[in-house]
Amino acid sequence: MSVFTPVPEAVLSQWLKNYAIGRLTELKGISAGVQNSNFFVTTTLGRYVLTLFEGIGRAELPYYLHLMAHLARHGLPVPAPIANRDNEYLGTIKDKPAALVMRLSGASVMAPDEHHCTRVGAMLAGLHLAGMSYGRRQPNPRGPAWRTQTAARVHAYLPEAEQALLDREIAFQATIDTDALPAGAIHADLFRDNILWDGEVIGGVIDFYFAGNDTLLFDVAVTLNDWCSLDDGSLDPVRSDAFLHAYHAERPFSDAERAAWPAMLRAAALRFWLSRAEDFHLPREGEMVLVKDPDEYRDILRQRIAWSPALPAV
Ligand SMILES: Nc1ncnc2c1ncn2[C@@H]1O[C@H](COP(=O)(O)OP(=O)(O)OP(=O)(O)O)[C@@H](O)[C@H]1O
Ligand SMILES: N[C@@H](CCO)C(=O)O
Repeated sequence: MSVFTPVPEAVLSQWLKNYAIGRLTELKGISAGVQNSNFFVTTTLGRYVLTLFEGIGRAELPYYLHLMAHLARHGLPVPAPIANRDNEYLGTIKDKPAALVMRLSGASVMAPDEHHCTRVGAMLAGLHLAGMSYGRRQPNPRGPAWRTQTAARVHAYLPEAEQALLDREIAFQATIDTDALPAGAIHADLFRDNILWDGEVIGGVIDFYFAGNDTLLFDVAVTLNDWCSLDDGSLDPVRSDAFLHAYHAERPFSDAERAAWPAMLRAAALRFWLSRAEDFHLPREGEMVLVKDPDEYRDILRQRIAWSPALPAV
């Protein structure tokens, strides 16, 4: 269920008078998604998605919306935000920040094969290359400082063996120096449900609301952990090779990245173990988040500690 704030047609019709996209012909709530209220909006001139932001502060939103506009301008299948007649992307509906973006075609593939992973690797490299000329800066909201603070918050709720795993990982991550790694705007949540496939082609990359500036390798690790893991958390070597080689062909990995890779895979696993554990043990009142299984990412972390694949060489 992901329409937390209902929007009556009359309210939207009125709101759309400040846009140049014609008159409303259809409004439909979207049931997927766990963070915001989303709607498919059809007008006499096109098809759009309306998002009412339920938990993200208004101050953070311009970074995300302008990043989407920037990437779309670079030819990537990212939903372009729609400016209103005051030339603003961000408006307000029912006291919530609200934005319209282009509706893209396609549907998620939840059991990808190596061909999907090849395209995702190339797409992620494309996002990183285009993102290099993006002028705005905002730190990754789930970066190292957040990880340390969240570990402290969830620690007491975990069984002893998991507390020990968490302590060791936080201590290990504190020894990693990321200064030499290429950094830029990253998606930071490029999971399978955030890519829409139009047949074999990527029709859309959506949900930029965890984006921020961080090392590009962290984004590679986040994406690989979701797209290429098996049920026990270990990596499928075929999908993983396909993904990494396709990325490397567009943006070759540096020596510093090769050295930091095992630690980065662990940092990426830790990030989602922590966010899921926090949602599970410390649900915030009034905040509607669908809780995903923290154990999946605990297991991925354990597997990456035990073994990590090498990055492709030059
Ligand atoms: N630009 C778009 N074009 C087509 N479909 C979209 C677009 N944006 C969102 N959708 C559809 O809406 C669904 C929910 O969107 P999204 O994943 O952004 O939800 P959310 O609640 O904002 O974020 P989260 O995935 O973190 O829960 C997607 O699964 C997709 O089906
Ligand atoms: N991709 C996240 C959900 C938030 O977008 C997860 O699987 O935990």
